[in-house]
Amino acid sequence: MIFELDNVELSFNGKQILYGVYIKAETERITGILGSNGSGKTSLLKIFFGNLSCNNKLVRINNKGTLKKLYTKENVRFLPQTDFLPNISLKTLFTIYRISWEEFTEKFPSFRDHINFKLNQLSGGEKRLVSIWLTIKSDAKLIMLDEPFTHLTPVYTGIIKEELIIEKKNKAILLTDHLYRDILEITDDLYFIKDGCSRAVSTTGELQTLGYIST
Ligand SMILES: Nc1ncnc2c1ncn2[C@@H]1O[C@H](COP(=O)(O)OP(=O)(O)OP(=O)(O)O)[C@@H](O)[C@H]1O
Repeated sequence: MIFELDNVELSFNGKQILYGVYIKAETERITGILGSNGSGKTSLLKIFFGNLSCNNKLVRINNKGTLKKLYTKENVRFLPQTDFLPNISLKTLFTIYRISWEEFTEKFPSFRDHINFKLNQLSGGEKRLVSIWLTIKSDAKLIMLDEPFTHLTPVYTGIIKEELIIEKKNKAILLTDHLYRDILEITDDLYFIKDGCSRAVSTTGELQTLGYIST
């Protein structure tokens, strides 16, 4: 499947944030979005998902425009930066989301004893890991992830990157994070947001030229 976001115009209090953005996410590809703080990456993902309104936008699925908000479609999932899961036990959460607890604890054995823990009994990073896992292991056709690697132990980030490469066989994956080395490593396509516009990038040299990383 191909998911496209085009013609985005967003302003807050008269200040233009986004006005020349085109983003494409497609099955079997991991698409990254980079950009400096405040450039509009989170806003862009929310606009794509449909939970932030803007002055203008065009969403296409398989080349056909749709006015339906993507969050109304069961096959699109979004991992926001903030907590979104209810404070219930991990056992209940994994059951509701129909995600294998065995597969999760095989990858993350330290959670084995936590099956009856409520979400708020986990550390911030552990909670984030559960949110990421439930999102990436869902049967969605498009998953959007806002800063999935921030707050994770490096070894957990490594496992999540491996899983994203497995999951992309059946999914379009769109993600943003300031851990740009991890993003560069796993993405097939990469966009950079600057001055309200998106442009395709692929090398650290370009990121230096754009002033995102130091020379
Ligand atoms: N609800 C809002 N009201 C007013 N301004 C907002 C609102 N939400 C975001 N902004 C502004 O829009 C701009 C883009 O914010 P956004 O969170 O999309 O940036 P970002 O690229 O995700 O930043 P970061 O990398 O720091 O997370 C910022 O200047 C921010 O202050």
